[in-house]
Amino acid sequence: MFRHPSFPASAVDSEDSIVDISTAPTTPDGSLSFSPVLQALKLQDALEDAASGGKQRTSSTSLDAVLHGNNGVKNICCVGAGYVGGPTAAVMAFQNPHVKVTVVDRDPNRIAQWKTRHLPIFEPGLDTILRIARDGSKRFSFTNEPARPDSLDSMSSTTSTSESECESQCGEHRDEIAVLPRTPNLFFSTEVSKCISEADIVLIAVNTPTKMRGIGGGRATDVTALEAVTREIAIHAKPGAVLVEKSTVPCRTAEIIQDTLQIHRPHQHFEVLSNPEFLAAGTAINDLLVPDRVIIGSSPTPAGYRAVETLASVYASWVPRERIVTMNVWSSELSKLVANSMLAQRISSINSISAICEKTGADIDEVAKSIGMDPRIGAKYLKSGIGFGGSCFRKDILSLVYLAETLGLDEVAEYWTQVLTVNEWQRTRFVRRVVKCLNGTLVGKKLAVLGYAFKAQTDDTRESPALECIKNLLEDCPREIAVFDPYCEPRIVREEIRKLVGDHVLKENGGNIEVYSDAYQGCAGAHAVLIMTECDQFRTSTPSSSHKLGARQTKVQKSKKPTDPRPFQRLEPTESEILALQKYLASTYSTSDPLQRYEEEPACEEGCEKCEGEMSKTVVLDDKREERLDWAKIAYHLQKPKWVFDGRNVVDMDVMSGLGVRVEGIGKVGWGGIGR
Ligand SMILES: NC(=O)c1ccc[n+]([C@@H]2O[C@H](COP(=O)([O-])OP(=O)(O)OC[C@H]3O[C@@H](n4cnc5c(N)ncnc54)[C@H](O)[C@@H]3O)[C@@H](O)[C@H]2O)c1
Ligand SMILES: O=c1ccn([C@@H]2O[C@H](COP(=O)(O)OP(=O)(O)O[C@H]3O[C@H](CO)[C@@H](O)[C@H](O)[C@H]3O)[C@@H](O)[C@H]2O)c(=O)[nH]1
Repeated sequence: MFRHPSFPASAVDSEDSIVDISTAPTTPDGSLSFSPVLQALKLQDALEDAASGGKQRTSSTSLDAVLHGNNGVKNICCVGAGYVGGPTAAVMAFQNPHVKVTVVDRDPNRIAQWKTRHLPIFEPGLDTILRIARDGSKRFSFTNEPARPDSLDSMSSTTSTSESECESQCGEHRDEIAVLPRTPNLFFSTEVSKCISEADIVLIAVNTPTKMRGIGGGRATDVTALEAVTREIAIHAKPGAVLVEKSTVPCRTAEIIQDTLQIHRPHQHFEVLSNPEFLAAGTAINDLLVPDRVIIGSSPTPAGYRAVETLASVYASWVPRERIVTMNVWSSELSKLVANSMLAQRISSINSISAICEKTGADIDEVAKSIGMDPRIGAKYLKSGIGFGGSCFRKDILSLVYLAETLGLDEVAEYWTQVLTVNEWQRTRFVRRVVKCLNGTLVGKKLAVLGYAFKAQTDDTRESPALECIKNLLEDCPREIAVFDPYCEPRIVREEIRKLVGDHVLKENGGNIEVYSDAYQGCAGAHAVLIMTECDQFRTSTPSSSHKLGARQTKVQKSKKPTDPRPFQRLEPTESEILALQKYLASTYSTSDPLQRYEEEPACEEGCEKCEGEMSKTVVLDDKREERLDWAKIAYHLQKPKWVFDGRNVVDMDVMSGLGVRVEGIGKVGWGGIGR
């Protein structure tokens, strides 16, 4: 049973509040492999085995077979099909095959995209999860033995459906694991009220941007979308449904939701939980599959704890019990704002030190490394650069500042405001340095911007530091600003620049911004290259590796190769374990469906614009993601003096110097010497 920290043990243990532990699975050994679904499946296997007189040697895992579990949760509705709603719902459905999960949104285009293979967002690993939860999966089988290093003859360790059926009948392979098909349990819909009315749990994952005008404008959180959804829920939710804030909200928002519920349904009780999301763009699927923690805040009442149990039981399908942390609802709401503010504060802190480094000869990466080795400080979020962007940090700090202001805590508000001030200052400093190094004028010059998204490995361009720098650079009237990002489609970047800066700045309308799908074309003839994201593609090889000056490194270094997770301890592996095996086999045999479990992807309509127009583009983008830039080639085509302004400290100054390039990095003494 989950015990709320602020609730006395005696009260928790009272009859009213006791929740049957059997429905809230635990992970006794803390392993991710525990699954309530498969506990039930084990029983099913045992029964099947008994029925076959013990002759059945293949473990048969039907992920659809379990109808119960998860505290009676059979239907989850997630309102908001965005960066959070889509991936979160997909992972919940993937890990709970017997629960129907529907993502609803008022935007029909977004919903339509989620139903096709042209997903509205790019997240590594999302397609795999989606293809299984949304499209269902075929029966497949594999041997429960690690692949022998000497016999990597492609699919020797997996077998086709017919083979495994045969083997299970003749009983030859004791260690064969067969996994039965699963039917789709993830759906996307625009029928918001209908889906809300059917759900046991309603997740609210709508956008909560900064309020643009009126009281609190520029700081307070705009809860318009949240309010609209709350009203829908209040009218349509089924009695007893558990309502969950997934969106990042101001502290005490649960009160507003409760109030709305009271107005529309005065005679029914609903519990409102806070369950903030901590995923980061670019690593969303991994963050969701292996979260550091899942926070659930509730009211300190027996009904509140029961609601916690309900939601926790969904997570417990794949998250170890000790990582599910419960607290009061206000703490949970506030924790999210504080987590983001503290992470951003570290970045501003290290960036403030970078300015000192540039004027003293200290090196910011060396300083960050040395302080990060102190476990009390830790190494993460100490990478100095042109500052943080993204849809969350700025707005969440502003929300915290506004909260402090409304509470009359001016010093607190001022303290956190400073994190944002330093962030903006860091970008301005960078632009000033570019202009200064280029003799104080950009007139007639071409600048190439590498990286447009708010960080590497994502196509999310919200609050992009690159765009802020571009806006400032435009003031100095360069001849051209050429933009390239290996993760962003040029069409979308153009669209966004049009929306946020204006039509007139685009080359096609006589302006000076051009977006390229090829880095070399973008950089050709440039007077300076500006690196805005920490993309691996932009890195030079390290001096210790094989290169000689000017040598070309073509491939991005892949993250560590997955290892074979077999043998599994039990013959009923969890979806997480199967996923690990799939990843291992996919990387070993360079195939996307090594277990042959995918169903056909939904077909697009005849003449689908995206299929026709985008296929070639996707291939181009994929290639760009694989390749490391050939800096020798870029340097060769730069105007003299050749400049690179490295806003993320990803190129090696010595390598670049060997190519005749002057480099100015962040928090480093660059070509211009101390104090530039
Ligand atoms: N993006 C992230 O990485 C991230 C991470 C953690 C938390 N968050 C928080 O999660 C929340 C959602 O963020 P996001 O990035 O997914 O936003 P998003 O803009 O990508 O998606 C929000 C979706 O909600 C839909 N929506 C708005 N009002 C609606 C209504 N009345 N009915 C139905 N649908 C409606 C929108 O059409 C949109 O598709 C925010 O509070 C954000 O702060 C975001
Ligand atoms: O050492 C660092 C780390 C990050 N950044 C920058 O900080 C920004 C944010 O990066 P990151 O935190 O990786 O991405 P987000 O997707 O914005 O994720 C943050 O915001 C989400 C939305 O609330 C939270 O859920 C996540 O936990 C939190 O990390 C980016 O511009 C990065 O380039 C740095 O400059 N230096």
